[in-house]
Amino acid sequence: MTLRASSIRCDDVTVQFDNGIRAVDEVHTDFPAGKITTLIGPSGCGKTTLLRLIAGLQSPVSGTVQFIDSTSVRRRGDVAFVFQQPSLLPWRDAIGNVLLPLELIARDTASQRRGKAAAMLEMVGLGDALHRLPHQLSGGMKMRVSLARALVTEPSVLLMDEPFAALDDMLRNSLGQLLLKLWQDLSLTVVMVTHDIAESCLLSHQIQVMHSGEITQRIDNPLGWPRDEQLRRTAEFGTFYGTVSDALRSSA
Ligand SMILES: Nc1ncnc2c1ncn2[C@@H]1O[C@H](COP(=O)(O)OP(=O)(O)OP(=O)(O)O)[C@@H](O)[C@H]1O
Repeated sequence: MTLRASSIRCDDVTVQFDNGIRAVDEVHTDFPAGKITTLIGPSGCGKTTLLRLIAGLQSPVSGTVQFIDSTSVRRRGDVAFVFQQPSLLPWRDAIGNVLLPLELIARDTASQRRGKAAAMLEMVGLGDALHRLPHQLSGGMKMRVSLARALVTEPSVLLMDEPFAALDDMLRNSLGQLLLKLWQDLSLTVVMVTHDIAESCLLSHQIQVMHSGEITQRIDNPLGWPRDEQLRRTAEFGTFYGTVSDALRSSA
């Protein structure tokens, strides 16, 4: 499967709710094509609203969000969203849940859809669990199904809102590694909200710090690759962790 990466440009974009709260305040930034950008900042600073805006789930009162890629024609399913809760349909098995977005966009034949869904479940390590119902899956497996469902439409952009926050440390680490593999194999542009500084350092190319509706800092990640668990134990990782912590504190 070859997917196209897109960069995302936000030009002075503002979201103001009916209650007067400006959750996103004249944000001018971009998220580079084919890279992983993490978005961090204190609770209520507007991270989810910015992600929803990029996904087209929230309208701005001013400004624009643009996707810049090799094709100007955007298709349904080009932007995928993964939430903290996997939200699987309980009466559908794993492959039934992954088939859902393909059925909605009705692009392929039934057997092509099944082939794509099975291949995607294989890719997330669930090739032998296609017919398990959600209640027969662990929390980590449900998140893997959720990732497969998000990616089965071959999006160029993957948006993630604290996807691993509800999972324990070990699962979180293994899903982080899975995200890196998917990003690489599918050449995705990823924007991920997280509260976890270590996760942000380990998984990103760039970290954007948000405060009171604004992007206050953009920090390029100097850490090398591969981004495995060994890296967490290095002095470089500790130093970068400190830089990001300081940036968060100074933005407050
Ligand atoms: N639909 C809405 N109507 C009114 N206010 C809203 C709405 N959605 C969010 N807000 C407010 O907008 C601000 C930003 O919320 P948002 O959920 O984007 O923050 P966040 O940084 O993602 O927070 P958290 O880290 O706690 O998830 C908050 O003050 C929130 O109360």
